[in-house]
Amino acid sequence: MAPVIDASGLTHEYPDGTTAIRDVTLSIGANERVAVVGANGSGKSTLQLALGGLVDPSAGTVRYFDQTADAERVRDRLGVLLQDPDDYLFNTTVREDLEYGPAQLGMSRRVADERIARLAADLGLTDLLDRPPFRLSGGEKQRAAVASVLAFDPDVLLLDEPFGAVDARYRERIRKLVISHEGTVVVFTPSLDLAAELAERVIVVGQQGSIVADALAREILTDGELLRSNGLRPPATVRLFEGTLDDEEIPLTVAAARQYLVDERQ
Ligand SMILES: Nc1ncnc2c1ncn2[C@@H]1O[C@H](COP(=O)(O)OP(=O)(O)OP(=O)(O)O)[C@@H](O)[C@H]1O
Repeated sequence: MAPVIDASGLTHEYPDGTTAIRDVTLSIGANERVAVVGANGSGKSTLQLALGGLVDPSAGTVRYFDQTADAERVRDRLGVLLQDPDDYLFNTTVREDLEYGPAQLGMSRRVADERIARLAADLGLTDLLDRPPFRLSGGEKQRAAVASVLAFDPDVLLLDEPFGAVDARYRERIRKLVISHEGTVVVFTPSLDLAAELAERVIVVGQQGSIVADALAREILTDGELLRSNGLRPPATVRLFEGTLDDEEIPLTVAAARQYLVDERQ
């Protein structure tokens, strides 16, 4: 089966001469859940823009689905959530922002209305739908931006920092929506805790913008040396248990750690 995203030799240099990503080659299969992790400034957002077809890389190619290299042709199948929620919210009301993607896609009004009502309820936006987006708090804006990307049910989600300023309750809601998304998910984040929650495969971008590791989540998340040498910190549970448990046994999330402790006490 063709990969949903197939990038080869991607390099991107900004006009001021900064090389943000270097010779990145990666392939993402249908329904994979992947985290791209890296320190601040390592090039994650630039890689997201290049994979999402929103910047034209200085070198290399990205191919999608049926091997087209034309991101515009697959635009309505890619849900790209940029780091800044203000980039999505440009209509007069939150409702219009949420309706925009489904309308572009030609989704029936009934299906779109149902999806939007469900997402709004899940993300605590129901009472905010008639507000202008600029009158929302930071966390509310982030929730609205996530809802606007999920509203049109894209085949591939490319999510830069999906939790942003979101509080614990809505993090959990977003986590559930992302995990249950039927399709491919790629999350770009410096947080290995988030990677542990969401991904089965982790790609590490080094501080020079090239890929330094790409493997199953457990292998990367328990490799403290690899992570620390790339300006990253292992998930909290790994920091807690490393040195006391074997790598294969270390719980990667708080939920898994709690279960481990319960099992231990029995
Ligand atoms: N528009 C731009 N012009 C010039 N340099 C840029 C531009 N945007 C980003 N950069 C530089 O490119 C490099 C990669 O930036 P990028 O935003 O892709 O990193 P990141 O991994 O997403 O960082 P963060 O975790 O801080 O969001 C950095 O050195 C950054 O300063």
